[in-house]
Amino acid sequence: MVVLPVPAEVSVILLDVEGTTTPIAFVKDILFPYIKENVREYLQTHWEEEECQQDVSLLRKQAEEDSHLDGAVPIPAWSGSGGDDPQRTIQAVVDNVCWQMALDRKTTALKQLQGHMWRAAFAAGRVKAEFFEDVVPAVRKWREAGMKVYIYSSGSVEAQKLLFGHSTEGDILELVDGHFDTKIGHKVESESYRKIASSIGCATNNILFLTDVTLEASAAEEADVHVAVVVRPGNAGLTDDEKTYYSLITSFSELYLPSSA
Ligand SMILES: CSCCC(=O)C(=O)COP(=O)(O)O
Ligand SMILES: [Mg+2]
Repeated sequence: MVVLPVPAEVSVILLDVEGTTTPIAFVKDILFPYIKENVREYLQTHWEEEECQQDVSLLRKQAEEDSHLDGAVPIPAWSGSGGDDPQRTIQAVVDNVCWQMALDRKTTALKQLQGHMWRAAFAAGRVKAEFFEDVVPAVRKWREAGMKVYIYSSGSVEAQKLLFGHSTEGDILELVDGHFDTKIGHKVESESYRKIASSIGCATNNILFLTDVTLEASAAEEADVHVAVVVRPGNAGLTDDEKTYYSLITSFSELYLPSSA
């Protein structure tokens, strides 16, 4: 078996979700279709609620920033007054969400709405999150060895908590010391990793980041974070240069903690 020693200075393991802890297929075939199939009904049902209006405002702001992009869908303002028909705005939000999802965009606005929509599906037991079988045993072992374990995903913190709270392994939220999402910055920007270290209260070189995306690994490395690229069934392929350059693991069990020997 391949063994990747964890540097002695590492005390925090930072985990990506999609493609690292969780199959991409679960996200693409279960979570995302749920949004596309239910977004219109969700908006119709929750339109008058404060949370839904905040989500729409954030999407509208994002749409303004995206106006220069090919195919971007603007979201007209809605006065909220009785005479104003919300259906035109709802249609625009549906089109905007579908456009963003077709491009697999990771905007905070899209991810916030998705997190709110998944809440009902997880709470009703209609969806349970999938984790690769090596994930839970490895995380338990790391924590027993004194490591802290944090999550950093483009999925909102609320969505992350839904996944870890309602998984096929049961409620595994207690295995996580904390969560980060794009509110701290995008995963392809090195500054995000400096902010995460500062928020945890450690140096960047105390962190080992596990991700399937080399652009994220590169950004983390630029901030002096240790990285390993996770190769899982269904993940995007890596170039020969990437395979040579990065430390690769196919299972969390391949990480070796000298302190737990
Ligand atoms: C954790 S919420 C569901 C997944 C999701 O929406 C997403 O964008 C995952 O991105 P990641 O950064 O975990 O690869
Ligand atoms: Mg990922």
